[in-house]
Amino acid sequence: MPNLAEAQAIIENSDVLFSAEEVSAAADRMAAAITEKLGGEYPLVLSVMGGAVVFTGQLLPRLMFPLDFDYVHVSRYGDKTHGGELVWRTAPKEDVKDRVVLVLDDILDEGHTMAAIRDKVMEMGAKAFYSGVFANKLIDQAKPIAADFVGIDVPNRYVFGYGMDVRGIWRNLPEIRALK
Ligand SMILES: O=P(O)(O)OC[C@H]1O[C@H](OP(=O)(O)OP(=O)(O)O)[C@H](O)[C@@H]1O
Ligand code: HPA
Repeated sequence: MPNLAEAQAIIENSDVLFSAEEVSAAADRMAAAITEKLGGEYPLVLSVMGGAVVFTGQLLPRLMFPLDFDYVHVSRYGDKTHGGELVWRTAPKEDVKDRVVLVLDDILDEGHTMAAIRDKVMEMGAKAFYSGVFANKLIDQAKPIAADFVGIDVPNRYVFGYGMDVRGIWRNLPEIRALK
């Protein structure tokens, strides 16, 4: 974990890409799109720990329809800025069977995390799978999955804030920043 001076230096060496107001407006738009598609489906919403915690906490009160809530925990980056092997820490539970499942995550980067969750959830008998990511990173390679609901597109830079960490910290920022 960075020390206090290193944590401050990360902020000084970064740019704001989306202000807290822009983030909030994107969450409103996403909530409207999800409500239109899934408002009558009584979905099971799964939040992907730990990055989706801020986004999920802000999105759920904007969804004014019945839903169930649970979480999964998958990790691929740890404290690094490049993805590695995917590790399941908490797998989906049996109750995904026959449900319309909506998985929420903070970011779709290379897409391996969301694709693995989709494969597991469908293998366990879900009726339908939808994914919602707050940030979709614009990368050059093809991704194994495209998200059904996206808040914002971010450039191909390491981004943080609104749940996304840099070296394990700064998930608490209300805005989205990128390392210079
Ligand atoms: O599309 P991908 O390239 O697979 O990357 C996206 C995933 O990476 C991050 O998780 P991370 O592994 O860092 O775990 P964390 O949420 O605990 O930080 C993020 O929260 C997504 O779950
Ligand atoms: O750009 C990123 N920022 C934070 N977490 C991430 N996980 C995958 N890509 C990123």
